[in-house]
Amino acid sequence: MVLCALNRQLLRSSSSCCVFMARLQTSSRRRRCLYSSTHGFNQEETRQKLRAFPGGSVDLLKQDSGVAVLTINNPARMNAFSGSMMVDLEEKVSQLESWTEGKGLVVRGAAETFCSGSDLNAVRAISSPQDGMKMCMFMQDALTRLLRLPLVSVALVEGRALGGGAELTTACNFRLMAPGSVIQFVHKHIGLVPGWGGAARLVRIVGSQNALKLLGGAVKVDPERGLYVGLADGVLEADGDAPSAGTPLQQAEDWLRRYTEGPVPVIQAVKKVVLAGRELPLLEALQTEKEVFGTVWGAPANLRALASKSKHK
Ligand SMILES: CCCC(=O)SCCNC(=O)CCNC(=O)[C@H](O)C(C)(C)COP(=O)(O)OP(=O)(O)OC[C@H]1O[C@@H](n2cnc3c(N)ncnc32)[C@H](O)[C@@H]1OP(=O)(O)O
Repeated sequence: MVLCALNRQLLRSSSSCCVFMARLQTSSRRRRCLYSSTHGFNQEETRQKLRAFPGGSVDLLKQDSGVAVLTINNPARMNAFSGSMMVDLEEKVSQLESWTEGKGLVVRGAAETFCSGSDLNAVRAISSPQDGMKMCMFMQDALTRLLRLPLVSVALVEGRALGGGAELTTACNFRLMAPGSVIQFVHKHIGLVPGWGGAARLVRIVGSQNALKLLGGAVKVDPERGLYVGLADGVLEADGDAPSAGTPLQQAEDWLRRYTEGPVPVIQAVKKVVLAGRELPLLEALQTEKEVFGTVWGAPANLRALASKSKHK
């Protein structure tokens, strides 16, 4: 009886593990959206609506190093997200999903500030609950897929990350804060809660006690507090303190290198097993780990390392 139940559980988890693996596979196909018509959502229709609020851009630079740089670019509005930038973001995430050579990603804002969230002009114009929900589903999908990319990602926070900008930082694996920078979930001050998945992710990053404090108090998180609560993973050198450290972007790329150094399939596999461990129940995570393990066991990087008899002193 117990064995039958276990078998059923294994079968169930094996099929959902296959689904998860399929989602993890990089391919040129457009990904299935988090939401569908059963949720009253039509991605193409929402895309058209969002395009009616133009301004700024989201720019992607894929580098030979395997590390890409995604720049939120709307400096006249402190890099607030216009509707067309939301569409841009989703398209750039699609491009990264099919980047087979990628290992890492830096997400940053133009002109030394991160992002001031949703463009308040667009927010005012689409203030009906139905349209707000559509925008919310669109951004949840884009940011969930950003976090699920098989790349190790870091948000480089200079200046301010406010509202949706703070939510965007949580869609990266790591956050690096420049001196003087602030991450603030200001939603409460404008009568909102996060809607781009930022609350769910924040709880997983800092725990529910800290998340409640940061959201409930709309707390300004500076680098010191960021390190203390576990929202920040590192603080950059101040300009001039260590000129050899380079620009904030160079510092972020240097910081990321320890996690992106190595063969592409191995780095992507690391990200996949950690993601499975984070998102799936234990049995399914173990199944996924087995599948991913099968892709690196006996593969060229593994054989090369075995042949070189490397020691780990
Ligand atoms: C689910 C998503 C929820 C959300 O993201 S809602 C949006 C949350 N964000 C906010 O409320 C940010 C509001 N803005 C601010 O607090 C301040 O502008 C900010 C970012 C601290 C910068 O302050 P200052 O350095 O004094 O600069 P400033 O206020 O003069 O801003 C420069 C120009 O940028 C504009 N701006 C900044 N944030 C914006 C936004 N989110 N949407 C639309 N426009 C925005 C601001 O209006 C100003 O434009 P202008 O020069 O007056 O034409």
